[in-house]
Amino acid sequence: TFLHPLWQSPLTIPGGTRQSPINIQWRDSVYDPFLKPLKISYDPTTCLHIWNNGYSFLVEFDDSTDKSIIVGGPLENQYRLKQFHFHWGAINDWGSEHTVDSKFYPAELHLVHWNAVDYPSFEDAVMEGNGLAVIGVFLKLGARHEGLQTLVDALPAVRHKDTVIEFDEFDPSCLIPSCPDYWTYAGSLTTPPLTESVTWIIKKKPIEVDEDQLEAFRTLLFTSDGEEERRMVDNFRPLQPLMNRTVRSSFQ
Ligand SMILES: NS(=O)(=O)c1ccc(C(=O)NCc2cccc(O)c2)cc1
Ligand SMILES: [Zn+2]
Repeated sequence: TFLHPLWQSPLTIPGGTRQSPINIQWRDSVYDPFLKPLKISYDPTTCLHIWNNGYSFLVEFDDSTDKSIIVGGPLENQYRLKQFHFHWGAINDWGSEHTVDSKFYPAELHLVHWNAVDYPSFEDAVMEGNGLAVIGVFLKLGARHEGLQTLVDALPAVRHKDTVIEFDEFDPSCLIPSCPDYWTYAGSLTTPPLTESVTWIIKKKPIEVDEDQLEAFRTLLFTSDGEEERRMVDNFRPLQPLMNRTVRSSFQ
């Protein structure tokens, strides 16, 4: 198996049948009229902190209550928001994890939720086929995104791996396009342990961010303070085989 320089661990799960990310071939996705609209209700006061974990920067939420949840869509019950993070490239030609008709976006946002109805903790849910639900939102180059700017302004404080700052009153629904259309498929985490526990919900419409905002992502480092600096870029996993899966769409 291929040892990815970033993860120093096998990038293939032996016997994996539902790995992520994948290319979404628009014409092969199947409209499912029984898919419900996704309902998103986040409480900005559950926002805790931003930290650089050496793979990405993530904004973590207090997931000890049902204050910030999603429900509906392809989901059997409600899922609690735990964190969101991004994946991006060294240049604007690539950076997203999923592709649409083999097109990369310069970045991709993941909002990570877990099934607190069926499982007692995130750590338990992450081992179960219906344990997690991740909303994927593509970022494309365009107008400056005012909601994202609050995050961008905090990035210099988490430049190095394992740095964290308090971050409060942020409502990540400002990062989700108002268009209700999405694709959904059964997949996995895209970083180790790559567990096959994710119901992916990929929004059809991207959000627009400007060049300076993408460049701000690229000023982050994979490395800790004092180590030789390595810029945090290209933190996306290679595309995985679709195998025996169908991507469903909520729209015709
Ligand atoms: N890129 S992704 O959205 O697929 C993704 C989401 C969450 C995680 C994650 O939470 N990793 C940490 C982790 C994984 C399993 C068990 C744990 O206790 C923690 C990794 C990747
Ligand atoms: Zn991710």
